[in-house]
Amino acid sequence: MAALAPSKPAIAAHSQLLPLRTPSISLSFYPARSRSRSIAVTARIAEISPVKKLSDTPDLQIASSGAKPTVLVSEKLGEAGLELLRQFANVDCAYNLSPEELCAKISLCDALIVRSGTKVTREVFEAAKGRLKVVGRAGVGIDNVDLQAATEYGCLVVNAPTANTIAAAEHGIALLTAMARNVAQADASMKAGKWQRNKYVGVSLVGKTLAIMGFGKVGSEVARRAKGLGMHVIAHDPYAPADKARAIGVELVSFEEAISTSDFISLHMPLTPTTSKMFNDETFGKMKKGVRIINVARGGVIDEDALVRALDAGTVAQAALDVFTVEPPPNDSRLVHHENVTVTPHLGASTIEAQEGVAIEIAEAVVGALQGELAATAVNAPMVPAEVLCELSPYLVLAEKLGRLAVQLVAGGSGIKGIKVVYTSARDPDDLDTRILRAMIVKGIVEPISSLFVNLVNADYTAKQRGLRISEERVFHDGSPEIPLDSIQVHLANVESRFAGAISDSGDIRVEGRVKDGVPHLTLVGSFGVNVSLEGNLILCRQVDQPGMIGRVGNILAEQNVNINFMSVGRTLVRKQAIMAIGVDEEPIKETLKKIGEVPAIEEFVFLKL
Ligand SMILES: NC(=O)c1ccc[n+]([C@@H]2O[C@H](COP(=O)([O-])OP(=O)(O)OC[C@H]3O[C@@H](n4cnc5c(N)ncnc54)[C@H](O)[C@@H]3O)[C@@H](O)[C@H]2O)c1
Ligand SMILES: O=C(O)[C@H](O)COP(=O)(O)O
Repeated sequence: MAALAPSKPAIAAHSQLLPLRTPSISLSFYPARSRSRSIAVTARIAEISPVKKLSDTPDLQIASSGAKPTVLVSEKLGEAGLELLRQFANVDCAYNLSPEELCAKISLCDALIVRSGTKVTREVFEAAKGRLKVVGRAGVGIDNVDLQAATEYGCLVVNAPTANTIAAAEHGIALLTAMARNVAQADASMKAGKWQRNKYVGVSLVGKTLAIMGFGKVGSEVARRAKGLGMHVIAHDPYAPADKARAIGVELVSFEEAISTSDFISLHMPLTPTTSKMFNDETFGKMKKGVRIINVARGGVIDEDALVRALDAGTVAQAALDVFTVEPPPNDSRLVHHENVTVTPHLGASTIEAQEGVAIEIAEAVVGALQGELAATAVNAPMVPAEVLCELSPYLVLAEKLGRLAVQLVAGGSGIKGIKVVYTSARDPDDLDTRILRAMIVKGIVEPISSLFVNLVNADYTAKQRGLRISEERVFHDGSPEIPLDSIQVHLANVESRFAGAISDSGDIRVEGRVKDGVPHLTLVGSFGVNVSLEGNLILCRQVDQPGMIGRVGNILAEQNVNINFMSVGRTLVRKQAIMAIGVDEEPIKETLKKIGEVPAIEEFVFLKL
């Protein structure tokens, strides 16, 4: 079995993952309105940022009010994972819940951990009433979770994709060898008092061709092991890199070639609309007569009635199945009772080692997600590498605040449709991942005007639902590519503004910002350059450019004890028009704002909450 040497035991691979939790790069999934608006859904740098930490910014605090979150574990999970969860959360282990019981409990839970036996349907997300933030799948296959519904409800789904790979591969090999030598049937026969040496003559594996369908983590590990048994291994996988297969001596072939030339076919693809029932009457008909099939992937990839027909006809000599379309299958299942079929009750991942690894892997991911970290195993959010999140963190705050500012400048009844975002950067477009920036702009725009909670999971979906068309434009900036962005501009097209000074030459509401010393700044409103840090609240005044204006407005604010934290004046032409941007810590009362509006040189003003 020399071919096995390079593979890592699942638990060892897992333990290498543990230190990755620090530094924590974060993305909170707490609905802003379930606690306070300041529990924002955004990225955060906990420890390593050379710039201001987002978690230091009160408006972006992620940690909850101190109450422990509740995690519902609906299927048996390894003790090590439960221990880890208990350090952070109240853990409710409730197994064998009916769909109704699950729906009744879920609105009291912040996270749900399942294996393959719990169906996490749209009804579950609906019943959660916005509280459920994370679904953790303690394993690989997420076909039992309604991902579309999870995304619509802004609920992150994470899985544990690596810790049971070896267990599943070993089970595939166990089924292959047991089937070839009739181990299960012979065992049952002996226990029934028989001694049937002639009946259970098997077939040899050495020199036989094995087709691996789906050359991913499990498939490739099965391939290694089968080569160690002296089999000739080929594989079909439309998405697998040929060099990965070549490296372990496996040739990637077409679907037709794989199924028509093999003595054994082992299935290792996910269940998707494309792979559903891909083994059916037609495909069985193309197989070599007497082929043997192993399935440790998902029952649904086989049309089980067609398999029974193929077994009866002898087209398929034997099948070894760990997974079924309906689990558990009906008691009278012809497939299960077929004498040429070997079955196990979905045991692929069920080794002590794999279950411990999976439990820790999923507990880590769920705790991390509840703490606001972006899980590396998120399945319904874009994968943003930790280092990218780290360097973009202050720009994420900037993006959200620009969105928030822009939407507050819209006059009531305008209806926002077109949003243009212009990124000015010295980076090659491929080196700047703007998905998360775009999500933050959507969050900034949508949250102040709706009851929705927006995060990286549902930002694009939310924008689409609200009919927002977002276009992104890149402008090359002749600066250092070390700095990811020079500026971000948010344009809202075809809208009226409650502050005419915010309208650019092209007729859009336009705001622009930059990050200076790690702090987001507003640098342009309409056509007026300003320079004000985006913290607290902002008053924008458009006035005739003349001496004494700063003092007059400052005095009015001082009368109400409103503290100015920043002030900047931008002009188009000297002694013509200017915009005064004033950052204030407190929200001025109506009378104070009215007095500002009554200063004769002030043509318009607006108060904006950041
Ligand atoms: N029986 C068990 O207990 C058990 C344990 C672990 C995994 N699994 C199942 O095994 C399967 C594989 O898991 P994995 O961890 O290797 O996943 P993986 O994502 O690493 O590999 C799946 C592979 O299938 C390929 N694929 C997708 N569509 C295909 C198609 N139409 N034809 C051929 N290949 C296709 C993908 O390109 C990928 O390489 C999944 O269905 C998973 O749920 C079962
Ligand atoms: O997809 C998986 O990880 C396996 O099918 C294991 O499922 P289980 O966790 O229900 O054993």
